[in-house]
Amino acid sequence: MQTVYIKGPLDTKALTNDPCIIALGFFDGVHLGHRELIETARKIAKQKDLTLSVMTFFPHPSNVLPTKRKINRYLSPLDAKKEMFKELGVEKLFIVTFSHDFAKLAPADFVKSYICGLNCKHVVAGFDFTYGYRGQGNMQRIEEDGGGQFDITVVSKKSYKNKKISSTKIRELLNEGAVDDIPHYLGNHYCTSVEVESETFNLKTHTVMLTVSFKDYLLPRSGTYLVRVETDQDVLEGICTLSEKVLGFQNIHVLSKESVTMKSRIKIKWLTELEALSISETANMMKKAQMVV
Ligand SMILES: Cc1cc2nc3c(=O)[nH]c(=O)nc-3n(C[C@H](O)[C@H](O)[C@H](O)COP(=O)(O)O)c2cc1C
Ligand SMILES: Nc1ncnc2c1ncn2[C@@H]1O[C@H](COP(=O)(O)OP(=O)(O)O)[C@@H](O)[C@H]1O
Repeated sequence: MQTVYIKGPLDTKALTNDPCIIALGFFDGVHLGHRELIETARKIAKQKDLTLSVMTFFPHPSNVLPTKRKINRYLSPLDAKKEMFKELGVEKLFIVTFSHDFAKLAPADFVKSYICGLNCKHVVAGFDFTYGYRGQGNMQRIEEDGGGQFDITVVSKKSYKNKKISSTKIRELLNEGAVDDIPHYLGNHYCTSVEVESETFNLKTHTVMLTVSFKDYLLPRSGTYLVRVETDQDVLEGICTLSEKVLGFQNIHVLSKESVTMKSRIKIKWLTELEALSISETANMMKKAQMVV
């Protein structure tokens, strides 16, 4: 997958881009609604022989727009998003810097420069996608603004329990500690990908304590969670207690008979919230339950 960063106004005359289909949106979390949208785009790209592209924005528009509550912790920070798009077969990813000037673009100017200018022949977005100054553009408008240069496909609402699957809902579930509900929206457990800063093996409890930093990830509310730790070689069960200071380093206790080297990146999947436990209680509980989740 090729990643193209667009940091300022596009010089469309200087651009040559293969004919493409563009899926539009912020896509935080790449949840089941987003996946259906990208799958729709993938099928059309195949039929029409177009490059499957996604256009996303960074940072979140709320950081630039005055009235919105700022979102600067993500369900999927850029690197995680890139990995997921790649897995979904996306061939080209446009990451547009969401600046003050960009936010002021009239809907028609956005379409002219960023859609037509990129040689886009087909746009796919959800029923509620908005764009351009004050979010004045919508899917009907994008078709009019395109003046027949590209086709559009509007993806209808994907719901769970009669409610739209959305990144906002997943954020709410994290805030409530309801991580076990998240697979209904994400299609998988909430997953954070982190570097291990240090690790200590405890012979008595047969646990390895990993110290990690979650950086740009939004985390569940403070509490103790059963997690699954995935390394290149192993899948291990563990416990993570998140304290108030979620911005710093966090410790994860992983059940293991021997010391494990986890120097590379690991994935931490959030399974369920537990009652607060001491380390030895935790180890005992994990042994008793044999970590069957
Ligand atoms: C060119 C452009 C300008 C935008 N300007 C504004 C704006 O002035 N006010 C606003 O609330 N949102 C603005 N947005 C944000 C969109 O309405 C929308 O929230 C964003 O594109 C993410 O879409 P999604 O949440 O449907 O994925 C703009 C988006 C684009 C692409
Ligand atoms: N549940 C859904 N069903 C269909 N399309 C969706 C759904 N959620 C988001 N989309 C579409 O996916 C793209 C990215 O949406 P975005 O606003 O980033 O997601 P969210 O609404 O979850 O914050 C947009 O084109 C949007 O309309």
